[in-house]
Amino acid sequence: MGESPSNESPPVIDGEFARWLAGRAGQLLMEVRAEVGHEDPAALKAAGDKRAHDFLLSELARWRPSDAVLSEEDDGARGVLAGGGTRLDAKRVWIIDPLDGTREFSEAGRVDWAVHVALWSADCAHRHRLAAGAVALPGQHRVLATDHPPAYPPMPVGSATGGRIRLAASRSRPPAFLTALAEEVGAELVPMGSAGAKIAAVIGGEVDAYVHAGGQYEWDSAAPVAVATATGLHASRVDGSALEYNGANPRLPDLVVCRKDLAPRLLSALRGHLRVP
Ligand SMILES: Nc1ncnc2c1ncn2[C@@H]1O[C@H](COP(=O)(O)O)[C@@H](OP(=O)(O)O)[C@H]1O
Ligand SMILES: [Mg+2]
Repeated sequence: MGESPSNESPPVIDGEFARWLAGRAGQLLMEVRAEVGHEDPAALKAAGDKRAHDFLLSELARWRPSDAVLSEEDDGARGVLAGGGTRLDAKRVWIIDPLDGTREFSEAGRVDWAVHVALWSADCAHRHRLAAGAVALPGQHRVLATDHPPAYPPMPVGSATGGRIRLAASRSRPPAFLTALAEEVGAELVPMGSAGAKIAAVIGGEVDAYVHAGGQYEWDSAAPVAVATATGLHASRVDGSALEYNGANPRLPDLVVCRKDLAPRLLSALRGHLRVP
């Protein structure tokens, strides 16, 4: 089961197709978790990565054969196009992370892991050129996508948060400056796995911002950034510059995603922590 292509025809429109792909890959990951169990986390991570990657690659090859693919699980995945050239010459590139938050996926009971599917298009007017994106959160039974962007998050009720900013951060590799930054802006840190799950938490209003620095790749943020910006949220590099995708080097080491009203305050505080080159 699982790895053979499905018989169902997916939606034709890219945003709906992205939602379909991410949702189906997420279902497969739930099946893998049930089948393999949590006794051997390394085996579970490897099985999940492979099942979701194989599914996404085979469906993209089947339904979008002319498009290029950039995937976490295979940096060369359809990077060289059938007609010659590389993904850097392509007009359309799917940027996918079959399993973001791999570590959390392997831990029983955790729901902070995701499937990311984004479409970079040379014709997209937005600076990030992400024409479509979907983030499946199978453990939370939801898929967020640009075809029907979620509503902008509500302002937090001061009494519920004590007036403090809630700042989502990596559980294992938070930026070195984050504790100092949090103190400066009066924030509490909310450790969470997966870039997709953290950006989904900003979109849902469970946290106010996500700040990361020190290392990451385009596939870690492309799909959730596509959804966040479609929702109207702020997303940029930590120095305030634009996030750009489908670069020759897929490293994209830092970002901040937050409500628009918070961006000036966070970016101003971040400036004090960025090393001058
Ligand atoms: N310093 C770093 N260098 C490279 N990748 C990093 C990183 N910090 C976080 N990431 C990647 O960003 C994603 C979210 O990380 P985190 O859960 O720690 O916030 C993870 O993706 P994967 O789970 O797909 O590997 C992780 O590998
Ligand atoms: Mg990832």
